[in-house]
Amino acid sequence: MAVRPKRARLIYNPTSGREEMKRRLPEILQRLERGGLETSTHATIGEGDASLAAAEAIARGFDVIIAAGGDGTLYEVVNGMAEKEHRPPLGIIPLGTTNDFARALNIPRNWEGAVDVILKQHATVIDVGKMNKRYFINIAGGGSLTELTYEVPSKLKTMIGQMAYYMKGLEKLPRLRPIELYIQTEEGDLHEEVMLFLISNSNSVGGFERLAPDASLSDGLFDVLILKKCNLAEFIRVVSLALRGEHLDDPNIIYLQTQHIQVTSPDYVQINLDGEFGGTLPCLFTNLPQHLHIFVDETGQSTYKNPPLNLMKLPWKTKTGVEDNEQDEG
Ligand SMILES: Nc1ncnc2c1ncn2[C@@H]1O[C@H](COP(=O)(O)OP(=O)(O)OP(=O)(O)O)[C@@H](O)[C@H]1O
Repeated sequence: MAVRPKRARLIYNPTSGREEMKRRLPEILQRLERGGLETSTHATIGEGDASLAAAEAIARGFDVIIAAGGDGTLYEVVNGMAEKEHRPPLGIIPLGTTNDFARALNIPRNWEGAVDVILKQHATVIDVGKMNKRYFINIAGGGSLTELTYEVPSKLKTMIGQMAYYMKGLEKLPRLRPIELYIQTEEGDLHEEVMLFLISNSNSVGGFERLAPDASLSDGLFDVLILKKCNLAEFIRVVSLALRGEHLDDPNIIYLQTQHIQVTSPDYVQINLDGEFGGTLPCLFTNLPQHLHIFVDETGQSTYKNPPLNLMKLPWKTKTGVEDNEQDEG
């Protein structure tokens, strides 16, 4: 029986993080290889390509998949993996603008630290959200301001980073309109005019670190946050409370936990999934418990005082009769 190193497929967006990924690629590969991971790469060429690359990596039997880039790349990789029966553990090298999900999991936002997290082989298993036929790991939402993450031009993001999101938010603020929602959950039904609704698996979104303070990535439940119809002054007041995590007792807020939630509306409502356009209502959201293994910091501490993550060790070396030294690019 030969002992072979684990084979990793690094799926990276060469344009993310002001092209830092492209510049750092040789060093990243060297560090992964030194750490015992035989690594081949796929550079994405545009929207949707990371999903196809992740599905292909699974079909080809890679032991580890690494998503390197921003939240958009991570979202696409998760969508390529979530439907498959066998899902290898996922490593994250966050090199995007906001890196919301890496923040939630306390994954270092520098490439050396992120690579070392993967090499230490500690993983946690997280719930995955399903919306109709799409998947998300962080947060889904609709209504006021939720569409701004995919409306911000990527050129502006490259130039001024996260500030681009705040500028877009200010531009949209005077034009906010409520939407009429019909919501069905195990907890009961609701018919309400709302400003926005958020369905959280994790709790980190665009600097709002305490939006869903009780959200756990491994409890099999979504934390649902609804902001009822209100005027602009009220909206700004509640948003500023949310920045401090002090919004849950506000009378404008409805907060509940559920595994399934059906949302319909007579209005045209776009859905934001992990920062990307995910479709429009009506939608059925389902939490798929413990669906994906992700490499995390060995302390198991998630960010923002969330419950500690459950950890397991995933060893690199496996005993196998097959020698496999395949390397390729593209
Ligand atoms: N070669 C490419 N050229 C242009 N766009 C690409 C390419 N490869 C992937 N993309 C698209 O770029 C989008 C944004 O990428 P990504 O999220 O990785 O980086 P970012 O925008 O810098 O970070 P963030 O999402 O955190 O703001 C992805 O949704 C993806 O569809």
